[in-house]
Amino acid sequence: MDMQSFTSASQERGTGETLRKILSVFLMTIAIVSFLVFCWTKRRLWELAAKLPGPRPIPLVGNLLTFAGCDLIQFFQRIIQMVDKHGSIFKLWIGQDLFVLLSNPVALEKILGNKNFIRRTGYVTKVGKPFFRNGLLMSDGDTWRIHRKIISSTFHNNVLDQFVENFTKNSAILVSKMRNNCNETAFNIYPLISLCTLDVICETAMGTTVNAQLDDDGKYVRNVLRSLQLLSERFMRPWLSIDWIFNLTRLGKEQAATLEYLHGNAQQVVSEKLAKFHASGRQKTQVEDLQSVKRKKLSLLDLLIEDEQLTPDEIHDEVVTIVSAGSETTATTCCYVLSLLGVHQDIQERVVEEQKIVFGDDIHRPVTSEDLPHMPYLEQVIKEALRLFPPIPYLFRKVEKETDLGNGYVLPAGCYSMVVTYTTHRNPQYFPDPERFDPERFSPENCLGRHPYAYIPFGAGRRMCVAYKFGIMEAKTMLSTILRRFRIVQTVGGISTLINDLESGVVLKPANGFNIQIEARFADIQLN
Ligand code: HEM
Repeated sequence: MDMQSFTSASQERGTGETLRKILSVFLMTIAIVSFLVFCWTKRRLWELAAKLPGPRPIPLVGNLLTFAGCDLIQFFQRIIQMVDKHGSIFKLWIGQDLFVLLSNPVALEKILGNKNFIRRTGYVTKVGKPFFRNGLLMSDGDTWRIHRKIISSTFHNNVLDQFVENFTKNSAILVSKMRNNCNETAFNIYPLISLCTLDVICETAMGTTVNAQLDDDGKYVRNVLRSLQLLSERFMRPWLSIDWIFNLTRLGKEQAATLEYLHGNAQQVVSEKLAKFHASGRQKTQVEDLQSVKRKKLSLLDLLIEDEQLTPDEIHDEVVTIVSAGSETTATTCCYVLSLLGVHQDIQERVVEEQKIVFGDDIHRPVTSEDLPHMPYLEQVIKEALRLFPPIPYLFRKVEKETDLGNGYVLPAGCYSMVVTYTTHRNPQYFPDPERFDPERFSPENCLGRHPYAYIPFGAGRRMCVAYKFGIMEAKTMLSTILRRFRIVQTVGGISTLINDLESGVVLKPANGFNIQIEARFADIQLN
C-alpha cells in the first residue's frame, strides 16, 4: 500500500468512527430523553402510588414474584392473605402496571359507580379476547354502550318468563340423573349441574339443543368445557399473555383448535338462523307482547337477529360471550347452595317447607314463572350463598381519571383497580360474624340501609351482570326441582374444606369439587 492510499484509508476509518460515535451519542440521547419523558408522564402515578399501602416491590418486576409458582388455589389464598395484611385498599405492582386491590364499599362506589370507568384491564382483555372476541365482556367505548343497550333489551321480563319452561325441562333431566347417586356415600355434584346449565344456556342463547346432559362426551360439550379450563390456565400464567410465546405452547395449540371448532359452530348456527329469518319475511317480535313471545319460543340469538342492528359477526361474538358467561356462574351458584344446605339442615328444611307451600307434596310438578316470586326464602338462601362464595372473585376496571377515594387515598389515572368480591362480602361492619351462613341477612328488613356496594356478586354500576335476573331465576328453578326430591344429607368435609380448596379460575370453585351425599325424600323417587 502506498502512502497516499494508506492516508485515505485511515481518513475513511476516522470518518466511520466519528459517525459511529455521533450515532451512539444520538441513540443514547434518544434513550435518555425517552426515559425522562417516561418518568415525567409517570411521576404523578408514582407519587400517588407511594402513598398507598402494599408489599414492597422489586424494580422492574414489581410484586410479580409473590405469585411465582402459584397454582390457582395458592393464587387465591395469597390474595386473601394480602387483604388480611394490608387492608381494604392496597397496591400491587405487576411489572410496570399498578393494581389497586379494593374491598371497601365506599371506594368501590367511586370506581364501579363511575360511569366513565367501563374499561377492564388490558391483561384480562388480552387473554379473554380469543374466546369472547368483541362480545360484551371484552368490548368498551361506543361499541360496548350500543351493544349493552341492545342485549339488555333482549333480557326482557317476558323473554325470561318464557325461558322458565326450558329451565324446568333441563332440571327434570338433571334430577333423573341424580337418582343414580341417591344413597351413595358421596359424589361430586358439579359435573351434573354444569352440564345442565350448559344445556340451558345453549338452548336459551342459541336455540340449539346440545344434549350435554344426555351425551356429555359430545364434541361440542367437550370443547366448551375444555375451552373454559384453558382460559383459566392461561389467565394464571402472565408470561403466556404474550401471544407468540403462548402460540408455541401445547396450551396455545390446543386453545387454537378448540376455539376454531367452537367459533365455527357458532358461526354456522348464526348463518342458519339468519337465513331462516330472511326466508320468513323478516317479521319482528315485540318483546312487550307476552303472547307472541310465548308462541314463538325465541332464543336470544333470534331476538338479536330480528333486531337487525348488529352484523352477523357481532351477533356471533355476543352469543359466544353469553354462552360462556352464563353457564359456569349459575352452576357454581347452585352447587354452593346445595353444599351449604348439606351443612345447615335446619335451613334446608325451611327451604323445603316453603316449597310445600307452593307445590304441596307434588314433587313432579314443573316450576312455572308464576311460582318463582313465591320462593322468597330460597332467594335469600341463594343470595347468602353468593355472598360467601361469589363465583366471580375479582372485578377489574381501568381508572381513567385521578380519583379521590375519600379516606386519604387517591388513585392515580392509568392504574387498574381489582375489586376483591370475596373479601368485600366478609366485611363485619355490613355482615356481622361474616363466616356464618345466615340467609336472614337478606330478609327485606335486614337489607334496608346496607351500603349498595357492600354486596356485589353480580358486579355493580354500568357493567353489572346483564343477566342477573336470568341467573337467579334459573338457580331457583333448578334448586326447587332438586330440593323437592332429594335431601342433602351431608357435605363432605363441611364448609372449611370448600374454603381451603377454593381456586380462582374463570369462576371461583373448590378444586376437588362439591362432594355431597343425597337421599330421596319420597320412596317413589326410585320409580319415577
Ligand atoms: C348467578 C349467576 C351469575 C353471576 C354470579 C354473574 C356474575 C357476573 C359478574 C360479577 C359480572 C361482571 C360485572 C362487572 O365487571 O362489574 C358479570 C358480567 C356479565 N354476565 Fe353474569 N353472572 C351470572 C349469570 C349470568 C348469565 C346467566 C349470563 C347470560 C345469560 C351472564 C352474562 C353476563 C355478561 C354478558 C356479562 C358482561 C356484562 C358487561 O360487561 O356489560 N351472566 N356477571
